[in-house]
Amino acid sequence: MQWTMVIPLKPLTRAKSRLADTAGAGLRPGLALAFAQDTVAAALACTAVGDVAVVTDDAVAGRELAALGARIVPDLPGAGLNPALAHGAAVVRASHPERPVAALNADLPALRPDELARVLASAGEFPRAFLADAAALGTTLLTAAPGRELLPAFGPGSRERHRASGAVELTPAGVDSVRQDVDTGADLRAALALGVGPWTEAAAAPLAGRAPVPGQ
Ligand SMILES: Nc1nc2c(ncn2[C@@H]2O[C@H](COP(=O)(O)OP(=O)(O)OP(=O)(O)O)[C@@H](O)[C@H]2O)c(=O)[nH]1
Ligand SMILES: C=C(OP(=O)(O)O)C(=O)O
Repeated sequence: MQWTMVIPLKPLTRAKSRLADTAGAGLRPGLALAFAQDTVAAALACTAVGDVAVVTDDAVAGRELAALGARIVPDLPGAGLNPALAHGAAVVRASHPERPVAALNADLPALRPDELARVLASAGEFPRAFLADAAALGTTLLTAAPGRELLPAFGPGSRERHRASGAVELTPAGVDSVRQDVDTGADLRAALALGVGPWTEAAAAPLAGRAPVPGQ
C-alpha cells in the first residue's frame, strides 16, 4: 500500500513561535525550514510512501521542499491549519484517489522512515486513525483510507478531538521519532537526543552550549 502524505507548513517567519526563548527571530525561520526538510526527506525515503505534498504559501520553503521531491500545494490564505489540510487532501486525491492519505506535521526533525512505515502499516487497518504526540496531548499523524474524509482537528489538545471523532488511536511500540514534534526548547532537546536529520543538525548547531542571543 502506497500512501499520500500531506504536510502543512505555515510561513517560516511566523513558524515555531514557542521556540522564542530557545532561538531568536533570526534563527527560528531557518530552524522551522530545517525541521520541514528533515520531515519531508524522511517521508520521501519511507517505503510505504508514494508521494508527499506540502501545503504552504512560503516561497522559500516551497522551493527547498520541491527540490527534495515534494509537490507544493498553495495554502488557502488565512484559513488556518485544518482547512489547509482538508484542502491539501482534496488536491492530492484528485491525482491519486486510490491511495490512503496521511496528514503529518512538518516539525518532526528526528523522523525515521522505518518507524513511519510501521505507523502507516498499522493505520492501514482502519478507516481513520491517528498517532498521539510525545506529550500525549496532541497529534502528529492522522490518516484516512481511500474514500474516507480526513476530518482534521489538529491544534492544542487534538488527541482527544481525534479520538472523539471516531479515529482509532494507534499504539505501536518504538515509534518515538514519529511522535517527537518540536514546539519548545525541551522538545528540541528531546529530538536532538533521538537523533535529528542533517538539516536540523546544521540549523541547531549555533544553539549548542550557549544561551539564546536576543534578536538572532
Ligand atoms: N499550511 C499551513 N500549515 C500550518 C498552519 N498553521 C500551522 N501549520 C503547520 O501545522 C503544523 C503544526 O503546527 P504547530 O506545531 O502549532 O507549529 P507552529 O504553528 O509553527 O508553532 P507555534 O508558532 O509555536 O504554534 C506545523 O507543521 C505548522 O507549520 C496554516 O495556517 N497553514
Ligand atoms: C498541531 C498540534 O499541536 P501543537 O501545536 O501543540 O504541535 C496538534 O497536536 O494537533
